Amino acid sequence: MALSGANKDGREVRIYEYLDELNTDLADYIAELSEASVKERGVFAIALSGGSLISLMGKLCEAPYSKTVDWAKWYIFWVDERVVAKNHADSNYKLAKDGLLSKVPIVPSHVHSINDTVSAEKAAEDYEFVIRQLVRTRVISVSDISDCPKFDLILLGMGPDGHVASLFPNHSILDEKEEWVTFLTDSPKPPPERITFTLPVINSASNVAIVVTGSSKAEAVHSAIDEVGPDCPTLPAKMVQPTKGNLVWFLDKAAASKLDGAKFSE
Ligand SMILES: O=C(O)[C@H](O)[C@@H](O)[C@H](O)[C@H](O)COP(=O)(O)O
Repeated sequence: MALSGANKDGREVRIYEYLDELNTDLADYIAELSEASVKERGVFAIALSGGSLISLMGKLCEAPYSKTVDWAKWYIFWVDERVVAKNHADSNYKLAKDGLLSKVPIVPSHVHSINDTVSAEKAAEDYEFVIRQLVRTRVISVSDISDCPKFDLILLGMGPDGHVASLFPNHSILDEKEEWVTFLTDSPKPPPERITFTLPVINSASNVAIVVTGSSKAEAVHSAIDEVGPDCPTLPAKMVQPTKGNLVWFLDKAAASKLDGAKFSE
């Protein structure tokens, strides 16, 4: 049985006793957003992260989703990517290709991976250029508040330190307001060279989901969801606050174990 609740900021928090329930509900959530977006805009622009997220999305490769989702309308992006070759074990593209994209009928030209032959700085620049082109052709919509791209769905994991995408605690790129895609060469989590969407882009999305499992994340989940006020640590996950879009946290019981339980009702 899933527990679900919306806190005062309108964020929705879903907690699952069993991983299988989380996986099924995540697949339902993605499939529903895909259907709504294809109906409204004719396409679905989705940005993926690395980590355990891809295996948690695994149900999408199975029936009924494998048959009912309009895969031909999907355009795939990466919220963050390690600057390594596409066939490298550290590549988020490879992770998604092996675990998801090769198992469903996605159109290869709709898969927008980074340029893996250049520096992190140039890869970020090239990726932003690609996104700008696709905003121009309306494959990705545009925010009516900022000039930022408005992805239909951005999927994030979270590290035990509260990082999301390649936005790490106390890193200067948390303050980036101009660029859509930026780079770092000093990631505290290896590999050091990465590119990442900036917070303004993440917060311009129509929908953002943060999918977190395991007790090692419980403290950061508590801090990101429950703690407010000037003395609270400024975790990147807490800075994910879509301006007009929806935010849903998908948590297993262990990740949710330090939450203020009173906020949830069955
Ligand atoms: O680039 C990375 O280092 C990972 O993609 C990372 O950002 C990941 O998304 C989180 O650390 C959560 O990962 P897990 O869900 O595997 O713990």
